Amino acid sequence: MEKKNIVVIGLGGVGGYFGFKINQFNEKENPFRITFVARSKTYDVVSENGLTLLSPEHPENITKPDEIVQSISEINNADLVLICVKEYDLENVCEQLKQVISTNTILLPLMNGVDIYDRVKKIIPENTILPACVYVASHIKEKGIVEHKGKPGKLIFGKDPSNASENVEWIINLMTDSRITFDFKKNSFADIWTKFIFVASFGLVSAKYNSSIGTVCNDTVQKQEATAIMKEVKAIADKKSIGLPSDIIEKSFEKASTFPPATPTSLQLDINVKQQNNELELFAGAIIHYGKELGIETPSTQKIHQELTEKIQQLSL
Ligand SMILES: NC(=O)C1=CN([C@@H]2O[C@H](COP(=O)(O)OP(=O)(O)OC[C@H]3O[C@@H](n4cnc5c(N)ncnc54)[C@H](OP(=O)(O)O)[C@@H]3O)[C@@H](O)[C@H]2O)C=CC1
Ligand SMILES: CC(C)(CO)C(=O)C(=O)O
Repeated sequence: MEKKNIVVIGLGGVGGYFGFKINQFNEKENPFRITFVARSKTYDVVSENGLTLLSPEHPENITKPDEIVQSISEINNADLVLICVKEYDLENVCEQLKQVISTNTILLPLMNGVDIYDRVKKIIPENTILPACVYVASHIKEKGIVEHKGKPGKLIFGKDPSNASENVEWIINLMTDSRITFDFKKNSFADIWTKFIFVASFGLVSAKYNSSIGTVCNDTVQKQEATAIMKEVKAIADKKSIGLPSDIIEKSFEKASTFPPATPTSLQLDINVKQQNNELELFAGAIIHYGKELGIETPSTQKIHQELTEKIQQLSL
């Protein structure tokens, strides 16, 4: 029987961490064919040296896939595609993907945001898409070199509500064999919103002050601002009957305190350090949009959206 082909698109913080784990398992046992998709400098570095993950979990820190390609158009016979890109690349990736996959290809987007499943489904409606979220503090150190700090990353994924009968047992086994910490849920949307309430509030506030997860927890003003954003997200989630627990705000601060205090958020790094494209719209934009749609006031999110838009403009001068 032909080996299943697992494709990882994007070797940044998330793809570099989870893709590394899957590939390192496969290098030893070889039950699958693994293809990495990386562009420009990342492609050059990983083709030449392999993918490096600097992490306390992995003393052997280099892994080489069966195949690395520069373009999604070169993907062949994919059984599972991990989409590990920033939200501003998502539609572009999906448009290219739909040209090269069959309806049997399963898609697993490992991204932040509560609308990712819908956005992928809109472009690729026939395929199984497993709604997911991840907790990990990992970032590109240099192209082809990803640095992970703190606790092992965690993946939560679930059944596709529009294709719940799809057999995903082999994917669950893959995650277990790759020693990925994960939960598999019948319905993962409450987990995705739980992640969102945390990452949207901490991401926006840490980006505004260029602070860190620990500072947002401990500084009175930053904590208040994060709490106000969380309340707006909670009101939206309640109106959408997502089923978030009533103590979700306390739980989110507890979750935050499990990260090393100096941990940055990806939004903070993108705005303040890399000064590149960023996911402001995935977080603040989405909250404002849902608020308007559902008749929920979102003044705190609107204020920080405005402040960050101005900050981005100033930094780019
Ligand atoms: N980093 C973190 O700690 C966490 C991030 N997340 C979320 O996960 C998602 C991914 O984030 P993250 O991994 O940090 O992002 P990164 O920017 O670190 O990595 C994304 C990678 O995707 C690559 N890419 C984009 N389009 C393509 C393409 N068409 N072909 C090949 N490669 C492509 C980029 O290439 P290039 O380098 O050339 O631009 C980049 O290397 C985001 O939604 C983020 O919010 C969630 C939890 C934690
Ligand atoms: C807060 C963190 C690091 C948690 O996974 C994250 O998701 C992000 O910064 O995008």
